[in-house]
Amino acid sequence: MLAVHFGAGNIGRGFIGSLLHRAGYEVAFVDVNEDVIHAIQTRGQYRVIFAGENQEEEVIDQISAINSSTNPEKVEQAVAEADLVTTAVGPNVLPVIAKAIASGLTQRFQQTEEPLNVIACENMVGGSSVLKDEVYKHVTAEEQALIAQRVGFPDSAVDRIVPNQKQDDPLAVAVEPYYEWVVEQPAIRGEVPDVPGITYVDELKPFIERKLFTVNTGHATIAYAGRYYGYQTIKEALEAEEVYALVKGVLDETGKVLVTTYGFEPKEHKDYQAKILERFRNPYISDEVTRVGRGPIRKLGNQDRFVRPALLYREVFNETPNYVAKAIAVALLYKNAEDQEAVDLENKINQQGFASGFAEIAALEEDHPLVKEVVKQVQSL
Ligand SMILES: NC(=O)C1=CN([C@@H]2O[C@H](COP(=O)(O)OP(=O)(O)OC[C@H]3O[C@@H](n4cnc5c(N)ncnc54)[C@H](O)[C@@H]3O)[C@@H](O)[C@H]2O)C=CC1
Ligand SMILES: O=P(O)(O)OC[C@H]1O[C@](O)(CO)[C@@H](O)[C@@H]1O
Repeated sequence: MLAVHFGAGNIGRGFIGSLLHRAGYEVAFVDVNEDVIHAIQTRGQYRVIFAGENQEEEVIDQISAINSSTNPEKVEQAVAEADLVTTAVGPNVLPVIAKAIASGLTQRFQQTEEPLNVIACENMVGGSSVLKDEVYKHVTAEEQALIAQRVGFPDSAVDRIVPNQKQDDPLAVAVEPYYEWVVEQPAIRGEVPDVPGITYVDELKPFIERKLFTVNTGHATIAYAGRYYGYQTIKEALEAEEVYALVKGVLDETGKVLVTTYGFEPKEHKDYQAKILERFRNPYISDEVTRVGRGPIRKLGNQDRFVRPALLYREVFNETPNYVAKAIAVALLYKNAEDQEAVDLENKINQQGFASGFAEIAALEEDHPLVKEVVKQVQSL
């Protein structure tokens, strides 16, 4: 069985590739990073190191790699022959890989009537649905009808902390042992892929919002507050009282809206939150605040980990979550010359001021109560 995975990065190698390998798939990685591609092509395997007490390892083999920049035809052929396609390239890259997937499907429809599932494994709501919309832009109406029949784009939520790697070996990847991969079953076409470790659910929304508003919102809050108060890693930031107080307040607010909206059992949700804070404290993982805080404009977007839960909170309780607003305030002060979005954010705030800059990024009116509360929080920092 062939799985084609777009994005041979931290999650691609450290999580998705590992689970697909265990399920018996040969994994063809598609990437644009020639060093990684060359290493996979020449070595044909890599190690996953589980960052826990025993530092257990797993060897992933039966792999290949294709450079989608220099070898697009090979990518198309791989998609045409694939039994499963997955992605972990970053939400902003989905429109780019959509072209390659569309060409591959066009070729596939000439060769076979076999159904196929395409699962985007990105930190966003509705990643596969967004990818499907992008693919539709590159195919004919007739091919859109064939896709609707034969190709599933089930949305998914992926959770495993895979920090930036400090290994000498460019392919070895250290990961936390914990993982969760939830996939929405009704959108599957043909047989449900038998991948141990995937949890299939009828309705993904509660799970992706629980993950996004707890793991990602919490993680990003620690990253931005950590940066603001001058810490390098998530672990040391979380040990600082002012950071812990903020992330605790944020998780209380997002927890309240998740429990009320989706009916999660309060005690169980408290345990879920506690487990995540323990995961962030993993002594065997060193995770920079600049990785977790990367892409601040994306993360301050209307449907991402801060604004989406804040708007849902306002809808449910008719008041603004002040801790989330404070987390947004420290995010607006985020600086990192090596992160283009951080540079763009800083320039936008300098040119337009906090109210106008944040309102534009979050797609809100400048007089929106959340914008007003965020500006108030910035002024009190
Ligand atoms: N690292 C983590 O702990 C987690 C990451 N995620 C999500 O997984 C996705 C990937 O994140 P990471 O693996 O951390 O990032 P990463 O930067 O390590 O990997 C992304 C990979 O995509 C490749 N890529 C970029 N443009 C491409 C293109 N046009 N075609 C093919 N490949 C391309 C890059 O070369 C890189 O190897 C993101 O959506 C992220 O939010 C989700 C959960 C946890
Ligand atoms: O991958 P993103 O969306 O940039 O978010 C950064 C981090 O968020 C997490 O998924 C959990 O918060 C990390 O493991 C991930 O790398």
